[in-house]
Amino acid sequence: MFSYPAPYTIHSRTSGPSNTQNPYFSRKYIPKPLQPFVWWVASKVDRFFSTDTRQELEGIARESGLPLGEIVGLNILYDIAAFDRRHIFGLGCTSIVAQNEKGEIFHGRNLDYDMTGLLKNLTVHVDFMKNGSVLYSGVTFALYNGILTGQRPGAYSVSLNARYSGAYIDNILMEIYTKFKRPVSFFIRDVLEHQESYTDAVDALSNTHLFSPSYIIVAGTKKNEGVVISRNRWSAASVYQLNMDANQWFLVETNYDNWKKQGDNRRITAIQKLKEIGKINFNEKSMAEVLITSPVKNNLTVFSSVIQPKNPEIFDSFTWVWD
Ligand SMILES: CCCCCCCCCCCCCCCC(=O)NCCO
Repeated sequence: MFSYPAPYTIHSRTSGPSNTQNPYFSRKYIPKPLQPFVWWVASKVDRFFSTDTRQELEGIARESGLPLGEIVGLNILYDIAAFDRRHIFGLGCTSIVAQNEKGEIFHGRNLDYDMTGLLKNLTVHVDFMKNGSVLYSGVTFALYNGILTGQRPGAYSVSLNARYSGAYIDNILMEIYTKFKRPVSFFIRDVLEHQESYTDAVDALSNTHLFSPSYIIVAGTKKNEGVVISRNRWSAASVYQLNMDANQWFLVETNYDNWKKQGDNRRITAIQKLKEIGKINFNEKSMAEVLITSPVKNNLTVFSSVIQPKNPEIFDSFTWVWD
């Protein structure tokens, strides 16, 4: 258990295989001669973050023995890499929200990313505690400050899928405009900590300026509380919602705008599987069945989770880190 100056403590448990990876992993991704300069630049970015975030990142650097710049760089990796460059990627993440006939909501998530082997070794389930109870939880990575998959128990859950749109200059301009304060994974954690309801979370996640694009998927606890927010840097490009009355009982998002042609078969496969299972008795096991269907699950899949915010214990018992 770690204690932070923030108003909570953190309980973490490793869900992955044994953690034997060389900690100097990111060094193979950045040419050696450039590393001192890149770490120096990234360490300067640290000063723009909130005091809590800065203290956490500095504590992580101190305890791990890795340079602060390297820790900051890895923590903002998503934001500095999210621009229109999809063509160099293989398959990616899938997030699904589905509701059954009783109006019970289930959130499914496969997190896929390059560095798959490394991330499997770093995957942890973390509970952020306040006054002895869980304020919010995430399945995340050791040394990582943000949350890409999380739940506020009894209220809502959130997952992020990568969206590659716009030019790199757009990220730089937004970094300057937002004063580097809002890497998206830090922001999702901030929302989980401060927004108490599904509606407030959807509002914050739709309208706050961020420095990278993304798909943010949110599930709640009541009928039709499920949404895919396709985020531009400035605000939402589209907000696509569950609507039981129109038989829109599920939403599926991968890494393509849902109103455009898809670049691979993940979405169509998930939709076919959801329709085959049907909405009548859909439950957490049905969601797991969809998530493990190939190519929804693929060789870049790090972990799969099913979340039902109304039954918070599902998240921990339905998370698998794949071998
Ligand atoms: C010091 C921290 C070590 C861990 C580094 C973690 C980096 C994580 C980076 C981001 C993950 C982005 C998730 C989006 C999932 C997705 O849509 N994948 C498709 C990718 O093309």
